[in-house]
Amino acid sequence: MTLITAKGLCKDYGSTRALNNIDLILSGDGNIALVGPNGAGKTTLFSILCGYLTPSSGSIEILGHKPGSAALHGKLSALPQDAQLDPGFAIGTQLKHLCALQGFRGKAALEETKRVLALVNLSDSIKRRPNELSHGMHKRLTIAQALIGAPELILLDEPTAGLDPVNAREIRQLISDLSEQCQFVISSHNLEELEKLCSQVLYIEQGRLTQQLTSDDREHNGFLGLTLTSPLEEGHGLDQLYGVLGLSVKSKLQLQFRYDIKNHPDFDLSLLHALKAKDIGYRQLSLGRSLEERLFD
Ligand SMILES: Nc1ncnc2c1ncn2[C@@H]1O[C@H](COP(=O)(O)OP(=O)(O)OP(=O)(O)O)[C@@H](O)[C@H]1O
Repeated sequence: MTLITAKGLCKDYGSTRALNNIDLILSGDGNIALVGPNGAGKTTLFSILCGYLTPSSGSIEILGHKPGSAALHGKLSALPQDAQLDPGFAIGTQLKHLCALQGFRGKAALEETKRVLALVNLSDSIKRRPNELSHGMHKRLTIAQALIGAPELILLDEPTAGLDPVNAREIRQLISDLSEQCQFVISSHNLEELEKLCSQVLYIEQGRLTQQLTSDDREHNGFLGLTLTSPLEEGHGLDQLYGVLGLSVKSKLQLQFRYDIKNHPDFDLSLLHALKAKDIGYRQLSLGRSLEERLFD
């Protein structure tokens, strides 16, 4: 199924062109990452997908419908970066109200509230108020409201921004677990996070879609990273191994091989043999290039 299609999509704010002629066809399984520098146009695209903003020109469809159309009711939800619940009312009361807005009536609204709170591990907090929760718990709560009605696609803007490493990890795990039931579009500046959670990456720069990557090309692109335990000595000869097309020294302990994957698909094994024969210690061997390397090298 096609998730998102855009054709010649532009958005202007006065004389500022925030999105510039975006053509896009996104389909398939897996989460989608939206990445780009500050001011690139991510929030603008996100807001258009949610139906909060309309394009200046061009067209866009999500799940086969125009953003904001009634046909998307219950299929799509969004979590803006600074989403808040009212600090003064009990969590259960507010979620039940949001469930009612989605068409759940009476007991069904309570059941749905309990279901989404259980999904984010906040069942015990149903009677608490949002201002009694930690920052991390509050983020889980806002994700819970995005899960009401079990939408197919959930848009998350910076889901771990401002969280400490433990809470950020918890949110990532939650998104990863929930990914079995629905798909996410995640806007974030955290490339490692996106690499763990997403199988497709859209890179936006000055309003243009400049790169579209999939995880398929990650491991099978003829690159191999090697982390050593100590710096290489002169005359190591690793660049002379069969199949090596290039060897970049990223840092004293970090090497990257580019190799002929077609004729030497088992290059990783040859490298391991060579490391053993030459008594070179290593910490990690990783196939492919990281998202950061693929986007910026
Ligand atoms: N309401 C607005 N009025 C005028 N210009 C705006 C408005 N919103 C965004 N812009 C401009 O549009 C461009 C894209 O902004 P947008 O917020 O979409 O970028 P972003 O990629 O989300 O940035 P960040 O990563 O910093 O959140 C920027 O040049 C920004 O200044």
